[in-house]
Amino acid sequence: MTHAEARTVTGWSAARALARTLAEPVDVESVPLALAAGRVLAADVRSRTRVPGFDTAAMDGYAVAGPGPWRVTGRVLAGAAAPGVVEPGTAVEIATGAPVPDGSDAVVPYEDVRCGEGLVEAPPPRRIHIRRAGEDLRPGDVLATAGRDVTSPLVGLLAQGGTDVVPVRRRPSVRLVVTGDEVVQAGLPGAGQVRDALGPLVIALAERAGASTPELVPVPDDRDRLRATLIADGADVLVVTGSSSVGRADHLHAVLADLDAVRHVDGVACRPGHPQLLARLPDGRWVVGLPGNPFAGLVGCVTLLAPLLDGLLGRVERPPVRVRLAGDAQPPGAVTRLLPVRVTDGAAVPVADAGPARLRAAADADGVAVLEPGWQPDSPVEVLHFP
Ligand SMILES: Nc1nc2c(c(=O)[nH]1)N[C@H]1C(S)=C(S)[C@@H](COP(=O)(O)OP(=O)(O)OC[C@H]3O[C@@H](n4cnc5c(N)ncnc54)[C@H](O)[C@@H]3O)O[C@H]1N2
Ligand code: MOO
Repeated sequence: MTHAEARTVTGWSAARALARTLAEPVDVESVPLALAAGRVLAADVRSRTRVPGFDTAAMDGYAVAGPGPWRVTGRVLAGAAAPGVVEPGTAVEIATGAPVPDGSDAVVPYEDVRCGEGLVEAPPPRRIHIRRAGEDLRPGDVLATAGRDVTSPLVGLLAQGGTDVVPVRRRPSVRLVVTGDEVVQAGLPGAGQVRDALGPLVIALAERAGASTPELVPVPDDRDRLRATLIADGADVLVVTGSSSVGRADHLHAVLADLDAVRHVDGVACRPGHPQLLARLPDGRWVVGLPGNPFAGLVGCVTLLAPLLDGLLGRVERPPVRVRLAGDAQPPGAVTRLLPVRVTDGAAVPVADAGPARLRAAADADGVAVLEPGWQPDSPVEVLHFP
């Protein structure tokens, strides 16, 4: 008798790519602009207006026409609707942001003018200090394309373009099933117990990657309880921590078989974190199995969970970040190695002492460097930043 059925291990980069490409984007919803940061655009957004909307003074000073000196005939402040006209030889005192009167050749900053007896004088202006209508944006200009993350500057740009409501992907829902008789959710663990470290880690990571706040369901090492928990509906993605290996209390494989799940990834050729899993239940819900050792579970998050969420969100793939690896890391051998690193001055510096059950190195790192099989010490490494 064998304890575990044979599984076909998937290469690390193939597993990651599968998680992203198998997922179809979730539905679209509209959110007010003020709530759009952190979401993923579901459609291109175009400008509804021109920016600036009118010829605008870029400095506080005088809008002048023709050669100086100029007779000052009035004043325009920001918000004025009808700034009037300046005739050659005259000037209008003007505020930054105010509409420039017709006929103006330039705005001369206060600092450059000499004033006296209703006249202002200045050397011939070298810059016009007028922002022309539509020089930044025109109606119909694409402000951002589908699949982009809405960042804080993008929210500002969308506002400039007259956006009030933004089409985004709804946040995928995640139910987090934390298995293990020994795992406790709060306080100090008793004899034989361990504090749940992976649960809080996955919740934070999934939220930052764009999911709605995961619901955490602790489940003891019991096949029927795990089965009942996976059957209960209500989430796009079920993340199961622990129970992924071949021990007597590791029931995930048996339960997935009971439920006729399709296993797309069952074991990944990486270290740590090889017992990770991606499966789909017949009703379409995804199951991500993460190894219980916390750093190994984190590796499962960056390998399968984050790319799956990217796919569900329709997020465009960013070009990989590759940098030099400082220090003297050994080549990884036959399987991909994930190494916690800090990125400083364009180099990835390994953070010492990463073991599968230890989180200290990862907690002090910016992300993990990916040492693919065949990697040689002088070649660059891809760095995956933690979401
Ligand atoms: N005979 C074999 N044994 C193991 C193998 C193997 O290939 N053959 N793989 C090892 C590797 S690698 C890992 S990783 C673990 C994965 O085990 P499971 O996913 O089944 O997880 P557990 O056995 O439940 O727990 C492993 C370890 O992690 C602790 N743990 C579990 N959940 C949490 C949590 N939420 N927060 C903090 N710590 C947790 C648990 O107490 C164990 O110490 O299997 C190896 N064995
Ligand atoms: O997933 Mo395990 O970490 O390789 O110990």
